[in-house]
Amino acid sequence: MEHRYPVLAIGLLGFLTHSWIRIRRLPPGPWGWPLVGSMFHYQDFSEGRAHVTMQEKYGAISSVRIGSELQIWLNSYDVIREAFVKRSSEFFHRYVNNSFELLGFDDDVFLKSYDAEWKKKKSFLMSSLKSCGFGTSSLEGKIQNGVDALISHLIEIQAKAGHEGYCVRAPLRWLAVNIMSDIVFSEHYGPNDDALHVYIDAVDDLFNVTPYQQLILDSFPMWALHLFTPSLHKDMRNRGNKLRSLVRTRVEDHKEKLVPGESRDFTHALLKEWGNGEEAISKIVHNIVLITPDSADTLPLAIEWLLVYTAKYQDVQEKIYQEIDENIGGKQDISLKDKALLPYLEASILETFRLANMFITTVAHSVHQDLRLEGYAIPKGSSVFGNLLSVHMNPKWFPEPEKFKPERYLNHEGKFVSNEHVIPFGLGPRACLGQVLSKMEIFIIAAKLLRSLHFRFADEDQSVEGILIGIVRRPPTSKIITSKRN
Ligand code: HEM
Repeated sequence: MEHRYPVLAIGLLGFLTHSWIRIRRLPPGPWGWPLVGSMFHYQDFSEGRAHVTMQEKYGAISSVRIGSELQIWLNSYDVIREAFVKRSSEFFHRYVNNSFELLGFDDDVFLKSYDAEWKKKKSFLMSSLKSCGFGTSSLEGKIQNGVDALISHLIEIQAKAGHEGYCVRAPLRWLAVNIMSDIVFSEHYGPNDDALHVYIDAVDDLFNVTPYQQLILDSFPMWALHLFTPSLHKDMRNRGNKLRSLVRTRVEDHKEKLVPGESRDFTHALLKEWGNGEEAISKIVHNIVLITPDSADTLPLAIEWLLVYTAKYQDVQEKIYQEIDENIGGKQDISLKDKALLPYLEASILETFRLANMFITTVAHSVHQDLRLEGYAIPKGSSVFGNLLSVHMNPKWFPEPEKFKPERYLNHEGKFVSNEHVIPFGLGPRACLGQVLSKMEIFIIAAKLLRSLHFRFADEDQSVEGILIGIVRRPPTSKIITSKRN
């Protein structure tokens, strides 16, 4: 009996020492309040200000607690590579946060944890998408036709807008939605179709969450959200359901029209593989929704950013135009094969990816066991983010990082030389699934648009630098004036 107390005391001391060591060895980071962590500085985190300074203040790896979530931030290229490429099997899993769960994104290859089943599913999805043209040369013709229609549409809008100018965002989204809709449903929208706007509104609804709502979603456990903020809880569920129900209607329609043996598009391929029972339909809807937001939002945003930069920096735009004119001329179609002829355009696209930072971090990864990275503890269950903004704004790799300078990627002969530190799609096996498609679309669309049209701001003083708006960065919704090139 009398031996029990020393044993208990030693046990307790061991536990406290272990906890102390674990706490002490977490990556450094800002001080946080008990329970709520750095919640009161949330605005700095959600708008990206904290991301740029994180490396300077705390080094290549840091941690921050927002409510109940411990976030580990990888602030340097080398550490992101170490975790997501070299040790990908340990950092492969996804952290399912409340927003993703409420929106209903928690049950597909996007957020499911890594295992043999996930691998099989992802490789099937990729091969089905590719067989429908996703990221392959067979899609080029469709992109080219789409850009021709876009150019005519922009000329019409400009004629109506006059010197007031217009915003390019909606027309670019029309094109991007149609390219994806062709792959997925073999369907197209007209630029003014109500159905297009309903669809785009549903995509926007997924992310139009105020910083205050996001803070609540990120900080409290699900049961507390359910109990204390039932309207937010319900609202988030409705947003996910709205997009799913639109997609479901089109999948059901496809099911009715399915001709046995025919495989026209991605929906057909999935119906053929998984069948058309209720469970299969839900799974199909889920997987289509998975690729919808980025193709209808992030991808056209990247093109918009390029147009915004070239409208601001007219010398860059002129160089791109001269390069296209001299090397390709009026040849109707421009394809990926022409890339080698257009190094300055390629450099401008890469510089857009670096400076625009559509995603300031990767999507959250997670670890399923206690790990060590760079000597620091990464506790099981924490979320792990690649801090892309801090890599892209690091003067070590990019002198004068805040400046838009395509010349960074040109050698003395004017040839394009890539820079491995530009990582807008993340790194490793969990990197963006739409990377090849995005690069292909952006190149062809930009080349064709900038050959045919000249872009300038209606307001010459429009600023484009230093705009950090939320986790997904958007260009200022500034008015642009386009005129036809000869
Ligand atoms: C310029 C456009 C785009 C950018 C900058 C971009 C960026 C990213 C980033 C940073 C990630 C997270 C990587 C990580 O967590 O390590 C990601 C993941 C993902 N992206 Fe994209 N993306 C773009 C376009 C697209 C498109 C067009 C699609 C679909 C067609 C797409 C589908 C996905 C999917 C499904 C994932 C999750 C992959 C996984 O968890 O395994 N993205 N993207």
